[in-house]
Amino acid sequence: METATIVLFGATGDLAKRKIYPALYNLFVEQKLPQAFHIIGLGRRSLSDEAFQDSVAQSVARFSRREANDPELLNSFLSAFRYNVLDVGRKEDYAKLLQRIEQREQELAVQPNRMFYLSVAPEFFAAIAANIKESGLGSAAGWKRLLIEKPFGHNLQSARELNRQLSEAFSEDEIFRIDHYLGKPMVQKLGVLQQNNPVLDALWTSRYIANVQITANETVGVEERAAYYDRAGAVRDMFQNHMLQLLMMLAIHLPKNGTSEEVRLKKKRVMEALVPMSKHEVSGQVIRGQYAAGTVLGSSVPGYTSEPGIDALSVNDTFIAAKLQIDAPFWRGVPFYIRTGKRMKEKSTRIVVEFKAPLEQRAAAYEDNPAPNLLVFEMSPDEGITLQLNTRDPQREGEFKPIRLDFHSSREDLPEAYENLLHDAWLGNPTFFAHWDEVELSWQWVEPILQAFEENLVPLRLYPAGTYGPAESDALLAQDGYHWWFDAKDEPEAEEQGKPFAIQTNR
Ligand SMILES: NC(=O)C1=CN([C@@H]2O[C@H](COP(=O)(O)OP(=O)(O)OC[C@H]3O[C@@H](n4cnc5c(N)ncnc54)[C@H](OP(=O)(O)O)[C@@H]3O)[C@@H](O)[C@H]2O)C=CC1
Ligand SMILES: O=C1O[C@H](COP(=O)(O)O)[C@@H](O)[C@H](O)[C@H]1O
Repeated sequence: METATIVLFGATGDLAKRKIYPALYNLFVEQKLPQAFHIIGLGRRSLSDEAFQDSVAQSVARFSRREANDPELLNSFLSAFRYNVLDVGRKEDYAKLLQRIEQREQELAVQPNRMFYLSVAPEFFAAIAANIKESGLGSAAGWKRLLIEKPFGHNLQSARELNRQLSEAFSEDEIFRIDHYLGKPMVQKLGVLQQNNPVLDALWTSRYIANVQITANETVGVEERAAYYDRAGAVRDMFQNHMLQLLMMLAIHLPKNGTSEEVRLKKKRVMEALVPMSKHEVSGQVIRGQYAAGTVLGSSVPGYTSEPGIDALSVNDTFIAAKLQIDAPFWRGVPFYIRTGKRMKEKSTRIVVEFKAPLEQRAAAYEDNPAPNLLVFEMSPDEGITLQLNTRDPQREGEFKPIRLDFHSSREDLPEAYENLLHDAWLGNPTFFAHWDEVELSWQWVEPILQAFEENLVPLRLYPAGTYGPAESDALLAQDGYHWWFDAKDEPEAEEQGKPFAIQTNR
């Protein structure tokens, strides 16, 4: 593995503390970082290297999935950290940074490879990229890469402008756009599962699949991010990026051992085939919701417009559900239903693939119809795969009984998304980063929704916190004869009532 300097803008920020340092620590423990790994953290506030190392140690102690119980190992990890004051708009700070980096590269006798990680507010992205170029930070003899956090633009126009600005300093293959959903272990396994299981590969078509449901429900509300979230809404915060990425990852068909270029090309094709809507069609296919006061996990919580920092008259969306169609041979006629919301009943990120019922005729010999076969990919909070099949119910003559084949992994054994992403970026593997084509096509597809919301062409449906969102989201599927599926573990009352499936309708 090649050595490189990580130059971390926003080293004192929330993301660095909660995600980046714990991820680096776990990679270090697993010896997935180069021997002479080193990092220079940047921010406006003045900090000594020692104080910076202390704060990194605290963040590891607080947020790492692995306990830092070996002091020698921890100290060896911390010794890689240095801190420099830098204000993104002050050019002389970049010149000083260049000196510091070159000095470290000489001390450690390492190659001048540099990975610039922008973990700062998005309004700084373009200026930093330009200053990296102008100061010569990015023109060393080694490689340079830019890791960039979301949000990538606020709409299609601003995303294009940002990309144009970044492209003046970095080429597309040097830009690694982070979408942390692409780092989730189960998301990374979707392609592997399909390619290495002929049984899945053969079924991955509209001939057998009735519909696909992609859900990312959260129990948290707006938290301390009112200023950002009230401008973004669920559509920008989750839908345009994470949810469409999940759709692409599920819908691609890949040859075995497909390269990252093939993965990205196939994802692009999925986005190109996504049937567009006009802003006037949005209300027929998209549900826009906002949480009202309610009870989440046993605690009363305020409605969105009573949250600190949120305008009492805000019509921002905290929930969105949509029906999408892919106009391509494998998927023509298969609806993809997507929903994501805050202050929902439970935290769960899952994809349910519902199969058609080709056995109907044979089942007619029995008194009831078998439940559809379901393939469920769980991404969060636990990771797992469930296949629901039907068998005869030995207790009830002539009836079917669904059984489940389950595989679940313990969360502690799984890498965090940021571990996977940082490791891939280090190896220069772009497979699980968003290519500009995907980002641009996603914004393009979402643009009519943004317009329809802005012009209030779609009614805002209030839903009580602690539920599955507005009833209209159920109606979206009901009109096609389907319903959302959920896991009975989230609905203990369903199990008490002796309902036989692990996966059932939620209403
Ligand atoms: N936090 C999260 O969970 C997530 C965050 N993100 C994205 O990650 C990025 C960082 O977010 P987050 O860590 O929450 O933000 P924070 O506000 O917590 O941190 C911002 C960082 O930027 C630094 N900073 C602010 N102004 C300047 C400046 N003028 N010059 C140099 N440094 C500056 C701050 O350091 P100092 O004050 O010392 O200057 C601080 O280190 C954002 O783009 C966000 O959208 C994405 C997904 C999740
Ligand atoms: O990017 C974001 O994701 C989180 C949800 O991520 P998860 O990994 O916990 O599912 C969301 O809370 C946040 O609003 C959004 O910006």
